[in-house]
Amino acid sequence: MIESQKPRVREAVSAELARSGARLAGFVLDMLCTSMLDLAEEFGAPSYIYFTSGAAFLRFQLHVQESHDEEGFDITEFKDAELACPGLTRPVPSKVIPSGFLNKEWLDSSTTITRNFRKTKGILVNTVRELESYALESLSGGMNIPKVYPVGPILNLKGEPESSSESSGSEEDEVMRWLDQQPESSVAFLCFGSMGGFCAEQVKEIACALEGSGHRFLWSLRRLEGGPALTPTTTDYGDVREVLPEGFADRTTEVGRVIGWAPQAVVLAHRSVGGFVSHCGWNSTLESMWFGVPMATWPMYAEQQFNAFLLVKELEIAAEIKMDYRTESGEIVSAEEIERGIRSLMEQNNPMKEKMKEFCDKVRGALMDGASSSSSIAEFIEDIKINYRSESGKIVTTEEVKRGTKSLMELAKQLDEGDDI
Ligand SMILES: O=c1ccn([C@@H]2O[C@H](COP(=O)(O)OP(=O)(O)O[C@H]3O[C@H](CO)[C@@H](O)[C@H](O)[C@H]3O)[C@@H](O)[C@H]2O)c(=O)[nH]1
Repeated sequence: MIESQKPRVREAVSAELARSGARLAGFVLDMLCTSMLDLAEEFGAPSYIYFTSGAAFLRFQLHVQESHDEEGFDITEFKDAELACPGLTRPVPSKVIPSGFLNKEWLDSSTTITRNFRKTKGILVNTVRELESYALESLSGGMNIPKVYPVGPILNLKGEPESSSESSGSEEDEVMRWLDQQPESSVAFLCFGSMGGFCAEQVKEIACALEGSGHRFLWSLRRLEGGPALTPTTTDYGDVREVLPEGFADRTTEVGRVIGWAPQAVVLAHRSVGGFVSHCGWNSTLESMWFGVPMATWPMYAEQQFNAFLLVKELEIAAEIKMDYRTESGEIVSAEEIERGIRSLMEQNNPMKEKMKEFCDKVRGALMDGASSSSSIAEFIEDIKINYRSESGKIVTTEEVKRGTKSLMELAKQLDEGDDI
């Protein structure tokens, strides 16, 4: 699909260059669009990657590719219980290795993409230094890894519906009014990303768990289409009453709401939300941190099992419902397991709540003037300029050389005089 877009991108970029008379400073490519590297080369421009997941996962991906290319390591054949990964303080249990890495065909594409990362001038990562310092450290200092810029959190906090048909304004208003009436931090919010859905049997288990836990809830529920698959598709349940246990809606009318697509960011920002049961997509993870809402993990597809492991074990800011669930397994998680996770999430004196608050401060602080992510963005812009100049074939003038030499001599003189510089 991405290949088929190349002619359009070529055409659009050429038209823009002809219109503006500008020269290209570079391409910033989504992490799945590395086949566009060829196009950037055609235009004589450097490429950068925008990596939409975390730094630990980026390190994992690079590690798997490197071990494959240099040592013939085939992760699809990996049988041990755990795999050492340089971006994490502890080994990754095999059960949380994302499915895309365990399937030969998918692994092949992923390895090609990862190899391409190394051909770029830099990788922007939607993360924060104070959140993933260990992983970021492991990405610096050579190893044929381009410069990594932690520039996050980059969020869309408006909570717009995915498409106009998926969440009507009036439904959203009703949900917000209901949230307004709930006590502070009393509501468990369940939402599973753009492709997370459940079959009727699983819906019943979740419903029983919610009732059993006795907690208030807001549940964004979608139907899993076409059975278990590596990349699931979902639709809205027409009438949720048809899949919920009999009488559930009436019994929970005061304490809960079941909706389709949720205005997630707006919900997470609400004072009555006390916990977030999430599929651990990276955007959801960052949004939860931004609003300081503790999480319970229920990964489903993509790299979410890895993220769940990071949240539960490395960062200790999430309760575990599941860490290794995969949509394609068709497994049904029992009401007991879900209820246990929800109870632990909503527990008043849970230490992970304090920890999540600390991360909330760190994540917000990173965007302040001069703080880590702001500095990274500034550095990225400076590097774009440097790369632009060095690839432009521009002649450096005598004046520029003189100016540079003069400051160098001044520095040398200060050093001679024993200045502490
Ligand atoms: O009912 C919903 C469901 C989702 N969202 C929003 O949609 C986004 C979902 O993003 P994310 O949490 O990253 O999940 P996915 O949509 O599943 O994202 C894919 O891309 C991410 C990286 O960008 C990966 O981390 C995930 O594993 C992969 O599935 C977030 O902004 C949510 O606020 C809503 O507003 N309402």
